[in-house]
Amino acid sequence: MLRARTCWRECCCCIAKARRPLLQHQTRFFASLAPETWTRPTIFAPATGKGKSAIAILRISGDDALQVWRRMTVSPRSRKRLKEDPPERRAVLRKIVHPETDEVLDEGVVLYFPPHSALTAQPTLELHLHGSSALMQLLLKLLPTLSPSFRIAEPGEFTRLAFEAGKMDLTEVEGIRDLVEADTEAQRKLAARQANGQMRQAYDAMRANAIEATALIEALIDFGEDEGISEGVYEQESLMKPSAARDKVVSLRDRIQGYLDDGRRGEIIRSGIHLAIVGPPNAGKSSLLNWLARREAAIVTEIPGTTRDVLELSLDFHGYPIVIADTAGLRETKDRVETIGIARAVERAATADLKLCVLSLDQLFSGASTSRPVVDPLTLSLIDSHTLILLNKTDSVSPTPAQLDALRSTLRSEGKRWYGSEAERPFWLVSVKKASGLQELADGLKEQVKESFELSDNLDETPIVTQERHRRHLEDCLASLSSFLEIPSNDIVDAGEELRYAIRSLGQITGAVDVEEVLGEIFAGFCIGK
Ligand SMILES: Nc1nc2c(ncn2[C@@H]2O[C@H](COP(=O)(O)OP(=O)(O)OP(=O)(O)O)[C@@H](O)[C@H]2O)c(=O)[nH]1
Ligand SMILES: [Mg+2]
Repeated sequence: MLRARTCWRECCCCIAKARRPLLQHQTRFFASLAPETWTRPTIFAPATGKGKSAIAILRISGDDALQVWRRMTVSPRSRKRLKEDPPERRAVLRKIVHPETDEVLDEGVVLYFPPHSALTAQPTLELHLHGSSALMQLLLKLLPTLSPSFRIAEPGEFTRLAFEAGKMDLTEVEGIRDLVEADTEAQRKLAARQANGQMRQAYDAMRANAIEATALIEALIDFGEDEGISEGVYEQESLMKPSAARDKVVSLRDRIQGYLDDGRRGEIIRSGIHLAIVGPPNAGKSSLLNWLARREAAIVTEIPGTTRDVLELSLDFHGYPIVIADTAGLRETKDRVETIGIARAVERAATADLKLCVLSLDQLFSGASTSRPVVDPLTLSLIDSHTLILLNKTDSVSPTPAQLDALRSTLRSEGKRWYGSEAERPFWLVSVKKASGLQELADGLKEQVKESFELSDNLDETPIVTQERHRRHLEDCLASLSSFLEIPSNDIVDAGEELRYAIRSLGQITGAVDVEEVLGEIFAGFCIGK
């Protein structure tokens, strides 16, 4: 790996630092509190959605948050403003008043979180009011009149403060964002585990392992020759006395490889299982999409080549997020538009997690020999072990067992990537028009999805790679560990350098090392008020 050399000394990260991976951010955060360098803003935003509702919450966080308590709330009975601070973390009923005119604007519950218990690590106030948009708009206008330090929060700014204060790491931040965005049960479950620190623990443990290996190497560099501790730390000496650092790195490498080889389950659950419906024209692909969507989403006609482009729909399929794509029928054509549509269909099939290949029985067995099925080469080339095969239009053609056997042998001999035996890989015999066999198909599909993507109750089996960002850093880490293992034992300084890169890659996932460039991207995905 060709990378700029950096100071070896800088990598003397101790194990204690690994256990407190947010140290850098905490240091920067507390340094920023110096009043002579920066006056912190007091940020505010509605924490609940727009529009009418029973209750709306306005969240205010910053050094001037208590100004709202002092100048805009009064006791409901005495109507007096109170000089003392609100009780900590206890709901208090107050009237909310205009700071200039004392007009009563609403009555609601006020909650106060002092810095040590607020997620933002700054004084935080929550006003739980009636869900009136006019009232919320008025309050949003009035707050900046209390002090110039008040300003509306940016998307994700409350959570960003929590991250900068070391109260959560980047994977937990992403988990909260995904929980808010979750549309299905599987997504909720995965996001909740991430938000609760499941992934943070796994990444921190790996980072601690890498740091332990680095500490051994560093000890060898510093004292090895003098103190006689070189034996067994780095070199692979014998089976009886394996190298301690090497062993740690090998087991870490294998662990990371295992996470990377998880079939992208975490990323797929998060972004949706991509399912492509493919097959020749007129087979009933769009009819199937409409049945799955329970509405006339796609145009269906008896004209072959009706669908020209990829039509995509998102469905909650038994708690799993599915992004289902209807595609153009596959065939040889001179039509320019259709050719583009077919290229898109092939592209979509290549990136799909699952494929439904729809074949029409009346087309399959319409050739000169009724026992030899006709399947076009393009369709054959797409059929693989992730493909369910639907034989449609059983209402007009009923295939004989001999015909099904002939189709199986065609798929085996010409399909190349069709591995199934009869028992493992059934054909789904359906009539989309008459809705027959479709429930069985849906059940089969559900089983297939569950088998591949169900989250086990064992939390340790939760996929920890849920974003492309995690995968990229883990791959970088793996490359550094592999380089470490390839370096000869007399080049120990270079080997230690590789370990340092590995530690840095792991730290970038949780935010333990500088990740300024990705923060904007991560927090921009939040709503205002979170
Ligand atoms: N008899 C019968 N006809 C069906 C069945 N399913 C679909 N059809 C008919 O087959 C024709 C083609 O259906 P589509 O769903 O448009 O087929 P497609 O595969 O999307 O076709 P392209 O968009 O051209 O690729 C329509 O006339 C449907 O009504 C079925 O189960 N039985
Ligand atoms: Mg179609």
